Amino acid sequence: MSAQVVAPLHDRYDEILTPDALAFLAELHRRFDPRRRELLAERDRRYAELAAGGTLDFLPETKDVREDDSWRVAPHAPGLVDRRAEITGPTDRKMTINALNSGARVWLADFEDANTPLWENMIDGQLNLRDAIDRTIGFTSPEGKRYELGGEPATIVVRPRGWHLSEKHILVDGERMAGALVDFGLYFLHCARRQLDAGSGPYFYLPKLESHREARLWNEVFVFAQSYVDIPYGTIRATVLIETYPAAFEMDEILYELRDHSAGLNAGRWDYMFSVIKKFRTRGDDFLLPDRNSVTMTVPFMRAYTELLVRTCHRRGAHAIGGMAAFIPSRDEAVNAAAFEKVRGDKTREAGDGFDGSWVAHPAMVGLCTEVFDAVLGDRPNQVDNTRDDVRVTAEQLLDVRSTPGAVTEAGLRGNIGVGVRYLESWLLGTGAVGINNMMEDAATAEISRSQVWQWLHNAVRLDTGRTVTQELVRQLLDEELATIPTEGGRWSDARALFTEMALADELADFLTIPAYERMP
Ligand SMILES: CC(=O)SCCNC(=O)CCNC(=O)[C@H](O)C(C)(C)COP(=O)(O)OP(=O)(O)OC[C@H]1O[C@@H](n2cnc3c(N)ncnc32)[C@H](O)[C@@H]1OP(=O)(O)O
Ligand SMILES: O=CC(=O)O
Ligand SMILES: [Mg+2]
Repeated sequence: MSAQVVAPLHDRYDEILTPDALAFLAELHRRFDPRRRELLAERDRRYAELAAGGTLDFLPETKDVREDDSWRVAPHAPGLVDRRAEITGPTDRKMTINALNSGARVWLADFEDANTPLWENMIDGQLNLRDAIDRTIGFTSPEGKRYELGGEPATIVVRPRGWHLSEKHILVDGERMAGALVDFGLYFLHCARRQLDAGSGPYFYLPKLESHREARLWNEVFVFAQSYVDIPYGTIRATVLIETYPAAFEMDEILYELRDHSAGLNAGRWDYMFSVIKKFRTRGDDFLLPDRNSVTMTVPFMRAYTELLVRTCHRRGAHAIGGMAAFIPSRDEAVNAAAFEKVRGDKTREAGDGFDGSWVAHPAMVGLCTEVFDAVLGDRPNQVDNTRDDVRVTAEQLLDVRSTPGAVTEAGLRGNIGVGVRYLESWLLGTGAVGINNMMEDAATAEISRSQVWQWLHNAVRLDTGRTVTQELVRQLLDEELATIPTEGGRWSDARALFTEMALADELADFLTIPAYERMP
């Protein structure tokens, strides 16, 4: 039996939800979903150990993999050799065209942090990707502006949902499919051959992995998928986001598991911060982060993480890709100039540290990122040959959250509450990336905001104003924040209820997107 669709079939959805595609999805589910569920249970077991006083460390059982100097990842694939500027963003039709025309070398087509997994977003996104590869994509805005694909589009790299999310509109044997397998499966089945024919390939970014075992599962999916459609072993390439605390201790092992399909690692800095908060949320001052804005990339534990990432990748011949600077352009000239300077500083540090390229969230930032990397790379397409033999990073350095400078302030608490509730409202309406206070906010940055509120509350933190974070204070600031926003219509009452539930609950929800998804059609 094929996968069953339990959702509206809008115009052209039959081109994506074909009998072949639904048969492939059913195969993926039956072969790989049991293991996915085991790995999710493994995450819970590991968290229970940390909550009971355990710690994270490099794994003794994989020491040989780390110490073996002989292995390397596969040679760089076509379209993924020079990655100096990568733009990320959702897959709606206009943004698809804008991202591909932006001048960036790579477009991360996002079904994850920048996206609400509304049924229409998922299937329209698949159609847009396929039309983009076929070069039949076009768009006319309500104002009559016409959008067409230009001459040198970016290489497409698709980011499917993480292992933890389900897709309630596609069932196999009565069970929800994993969002990850749906997003991967539909794109792969429709576009792998198209991409190969166009001289590129089926490329992926893999989010929120917590262990090399999870990378192994992706590798097994890739091996099966390639033989299913009869394309050569090793055609798929995947860049893994190192954006959970446990994964930072398994970078070598993750590259090793995926070595024939690996395109490197990325410093997913926002989810990484969220994961640091989440994994040690009950461990008091040792893991209590100050205001989100003061946790920059140069604080000791963040620096240790990026240094180790570059060193690990280049030792294995893999690309190291930098993270997102969340500043976005503004119409206010002074704000704009400050945003560009901050992004320039961030990208300059990354290029100097050895990264091969980095992410931007907005087309206006592509030129800047390219220019900064041009200055370091010169004629070279990347700097994978810069092996950073000087870097030695210990587990203690990765875990040194305590020496992060900065305070927990009332303004920081208010800011987190405001961002959390505004983002949730946008997400529930179907838009997963949004500009708030001149910053790009997406699922990862919003996770930091809401989990900081939880952590400060549950650790009864004293603010700079002398007040202690209590339920009453969180409710009061939430009321005050909402009073500053026109909250007629929309989904404000749902967003407020969900934010309150997640911030005040005894247990921290694993991901905001899980309860939020249950409030979606
Ligand atoms: C933590 C992480 O995972 S980071 C990666 C995930 N997050 C993201 O990818 C966020 C990507 N960025 C965005 O979604 C957007 O930039 C936002 C929502 C933050 C701001 O978007 P807007 O409010 O539309 O910004 P703005 O009005 O300045 O946009 C100007 C133009 O650039 C386009 N644009 C802006 N960002 C992007 C993007 N990332 N990709 C493609 N086009 C974009 C807009 O569509 C608009 O096009 P138009 O002039 O043809 O109408
Ligand atoms: O996905 C990227 C991140 O920073 O999170
Ligand atoms: Mg992320």
